[in-house]
Amino acid sequence: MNPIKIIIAGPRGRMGREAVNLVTNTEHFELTAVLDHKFDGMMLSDLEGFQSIANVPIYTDIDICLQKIEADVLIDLTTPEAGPHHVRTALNYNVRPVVGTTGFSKEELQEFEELCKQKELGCIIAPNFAIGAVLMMKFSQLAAKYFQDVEIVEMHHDKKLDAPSGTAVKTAEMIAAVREAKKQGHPNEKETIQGARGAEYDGMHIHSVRLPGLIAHQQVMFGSDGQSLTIRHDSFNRASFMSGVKVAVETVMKHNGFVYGLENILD
Ligand SMILES: NC(=O)C1=CN([C@@H]2O[C@H](COP(=O)(O)OP(=O)(O)OC[C@H]3O[C@@H](n4cnc5c(N)ncnc54)[C@H](OP(=O)(O)O)[C@@H]3O)[C@@H](O)[C@H]2O)C=CC1
Ligand SMILES: O=C(O)C1=N[C@H](C(=O)O)C[C@H](O)C1
Repeated sequence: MNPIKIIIAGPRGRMGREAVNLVTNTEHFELTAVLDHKFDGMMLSDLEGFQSIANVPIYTDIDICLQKIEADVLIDLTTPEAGPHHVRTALNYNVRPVVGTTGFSKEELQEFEELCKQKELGCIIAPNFAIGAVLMMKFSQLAAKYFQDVEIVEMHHDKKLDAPSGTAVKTAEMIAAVREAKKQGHPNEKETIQGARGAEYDGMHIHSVRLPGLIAHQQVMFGSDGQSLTIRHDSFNRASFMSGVKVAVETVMKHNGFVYGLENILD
């Protein structure tokens, strides 16, 4: 079997470094290049921390990279600004995106779904690759059938660019799909400091905590008369996301069409 040829966008990042390790340590994966916004024309092995790991070229221009380098899959772990351009361009070059980057708009997700249909290609966008986080979202969706009142509290490191987290948005979407619509809190409640009640999604509230020392954590709190239920997931390191990235790369090669959320490809 030929290895799956992979380009990683964002290789120097916290997630990108883990992904480089994953790809270079997986027998049926082959890293063929990386995409960065710095260090054009250098080799990844020229950079600190990669000397003994990966001797592949660095490109800063995705078009040039995809014209020159053979690839089946692009793993994107960059930023909400760079990610959508990478996905769009990869699909146009018939390369299948596996995306962990969060902060994409609804319109961008719709655009990629349409492009996948046109190109008959696979693309997997997963706001969270940790299996425990996927279960937390699914358990929350189940609980929301029985508890209408819910508050989502996501907690992340203070280098995170987007708020709320992609996981919190996906959780709210999954809950909204089954929950009887309800605007929560007192009908006359008033914020005396703006933002006190967090962000609102379909009547639910999402609270974003940013602190040094945290990695990625979320609790979904349900309440009803005389009882509460809290469903919580913690990622204590970024290796926790890598088994999900591996499954997504393997699946995107067999699956044509757009997938948003790892729960849609797990048995
Ligand atoms: N789906 C999941 O399970 C998970 C998703 N994430 C998401 O993944 C993304 C990355 O997170 P994280 O690794 O923590 O972030 P980092 O900031 O550590 O990494 C992002 C990397 O992308 C680089 N970068 C910025 N712009 C470009 C560009 N145009 N082309 C190529 N590379 C670029 C940055 O370079 P520089 O630093 O020089 O700017 C940096 O090295 C975020 O959106 C985050 O929310 C994170 C964890 C899990
Ligand atoms: O930026 C992060 O770190 C994470 N981002 C993802 C998100 O926005 O949900 C996944 C995980 O929570 C870590």
